[in-house]
Amino acid sequence: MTSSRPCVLVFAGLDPSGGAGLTADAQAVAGQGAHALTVCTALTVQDNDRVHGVQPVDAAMLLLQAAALTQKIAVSAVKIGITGSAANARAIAEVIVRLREQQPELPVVLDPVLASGHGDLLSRDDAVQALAPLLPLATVLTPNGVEARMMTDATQAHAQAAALHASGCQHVLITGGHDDGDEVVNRWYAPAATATATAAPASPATAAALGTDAGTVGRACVGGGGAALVREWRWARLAGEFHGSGCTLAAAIAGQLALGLPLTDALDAAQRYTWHALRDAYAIAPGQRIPSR
Ligand SMILES: Nc1ncnc2c1ncn2[C@@H]1O[C@H](COP(=O)(O)OP(=O)(O)O)[C@@H](O)[C@H]1O
Ligand SMILES: Cc1ncc(COP(=O)(O)O)c(N)n1
Repeated sequence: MTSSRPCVLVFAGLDPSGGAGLTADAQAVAGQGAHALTVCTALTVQDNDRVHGVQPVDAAMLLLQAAALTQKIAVSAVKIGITGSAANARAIAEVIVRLREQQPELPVVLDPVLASGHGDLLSRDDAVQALAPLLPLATVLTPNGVEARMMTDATQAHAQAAALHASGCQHVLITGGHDDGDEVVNRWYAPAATATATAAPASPATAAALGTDAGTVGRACVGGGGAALVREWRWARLAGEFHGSGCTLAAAIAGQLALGLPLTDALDAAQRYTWHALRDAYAIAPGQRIPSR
């Protein structure tokens, strides 16, 4: 019998260094046992450290790429990296809305890349404003601490998550790769209404609905202001700098969701996969290393 794999529709840019963007996403999705359908949103000029230029693909071309794939191939999850332009972000939103007419539960993982690790621009338009049509469609948003601050103007993770939920995204994983300390802390927030239910004495039914175990539900910490911390992970901080860590994490989450895993398991497995990829990262030149995916 022919074997098959669930597909992740990836919208991302080409990073010719192979560390981030489409290449990273295809490797990370494959690493979960799923298959990446790679729609190119932008061509970039970059090495393993710096971005020297960005050329967004025309929105019409993006739509043609997506249409050719989705007319023939079933999509089990969507992953969005850089869009390259506000017009491309709107086009991606259009594709997702159309897919959700048939698949209302289609998971969408949005990595709100505002700039490279060194702060180089990766969008033709204002990257924060360009994200607006995509936020209400995101099942999981994976900002790092810097991105969460730029998107909300809030300084505390809890307030950032509340503001991001108010923009319409469901789950927020604020990642701590850019913070200080011996550990990288990643925090998963859900809208308060959802998490209030989950923080009630851990009934098996509630736990099952969230796709989490009763222990996690029991530890959920409810906060005010529209966001609640569902769970936090602490990872030993690895030395050095990496090119494509955020892409690896978001694509791995999408791959896990495409396999049908509950969100808590998907977040857990994707972070473990990313940590190992960074631990085994390799050099191609001085500077940021490439995750071993
Ligand atoms: N130095 C590190 N040590 C261990 N894990 C890391 C390190 N840097 C990044 N990671 C992992 O990769 C994830 C994404 O990286 P991060 O730097 O937060 O995002 P981005 O690449 O989007 O800036 C982190 O949440 C963490 O799980
Ligand atoms: C095409 C492209 N997409 C994304 C990133 C950011 O990568 P990361 O934040 O994972 O290091 C990048 N440098 N290039």
